[in-house]
Amino acid sequence: MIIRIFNTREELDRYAAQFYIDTIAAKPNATLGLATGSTPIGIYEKIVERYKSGDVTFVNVTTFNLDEYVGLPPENEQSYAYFMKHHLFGHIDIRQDRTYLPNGMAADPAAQCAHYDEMLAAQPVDVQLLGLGHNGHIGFNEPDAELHGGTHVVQLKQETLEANARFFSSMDEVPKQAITMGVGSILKAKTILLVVKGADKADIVKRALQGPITTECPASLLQTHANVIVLLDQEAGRNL
Ligand SMILES: N[C@@H]1[C@@H](O)[C@H](O)[C@@H](COP(=O)(O)O)O[C@@H]1O
Repeated sequence: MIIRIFNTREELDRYAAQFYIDTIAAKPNATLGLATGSTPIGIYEKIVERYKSGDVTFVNVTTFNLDEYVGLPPENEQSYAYFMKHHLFGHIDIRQDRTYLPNGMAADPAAQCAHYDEMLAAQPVDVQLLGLGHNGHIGFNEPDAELHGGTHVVQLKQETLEANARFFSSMDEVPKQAITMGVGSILKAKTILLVVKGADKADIVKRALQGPITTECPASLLQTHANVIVLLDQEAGRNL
C-alpha cells in the first residue's frame, strides 16, 4: 500500500486526475471504477479541465460506478446517475452507453445485481476510485459481521442516512436502501485509489489502514489488496 499525504486538496485532486489521464494514455479503452460523494468532486473538476485542454479523450473508456440509491431515477438530482452526469459525464466525450451505474429503479433488484456483476466480469476495472465513509464503508458496504462479495442491495445504516441527509430537504427523503458493488468486486480492480479528505475522517483512516482487518471496518479489507494507493489531505492523514 502506498500512502501519499498532500499539503493541499488542490494538489491531491491534481495528482488523482493525472493518475487517470496516465491510465487512459497507457490504455485508451481502460475501464475506470468511479465513486460519488463530496470527496471526488475536485478530482472530476480537474479531469474536466484537462479534457477541455485536449489532454485526454474518453471515447474508448468504459466506467462503472460503485453504487446507486434504490428508488431514485436518474433525473433525481440526488441520484448518483445525476451526480455523475453533472460532475463528469456531461462535460467529457465519453459514450453514454459505456457509463454504467447500478439501476436503482430496477423492478428485479437481484437480477440487476447479477447483471452488474456479469458486466464487471466482462470488463474488469483497471483503476477503482474509492471514498471512505465515517464508519469505514466503501461504496455502500456497511460494517457488519459479514460482507457480500458481489453487487447487492444494502440497508443503509443510521449513521450513513444521517451523513447523507445533508443532500436532502428532510430525513424522510433519504433513501434507506442502495445497490452497491460488493467488497469482492471492489478488490478485483487492478489498482485502487482510496481518496480521503478532512479531519473528521482521520480516525477511520487510521483504523482502515493500520487497524485489524475486519468486516466491522470494510475499508480495512483494502489492506489485503496488492495495489492500493491512498491519497490523503493533511487533515485526514494526521493520525498516521
Ligand atoms: N456511497 C458513498 C461512498 O461511496 C462515499 O465514499 C461516501 C463518503 O462520502 P463523502 O466523500 O461525501 O464523505 O459517501 C457515500 O456513502
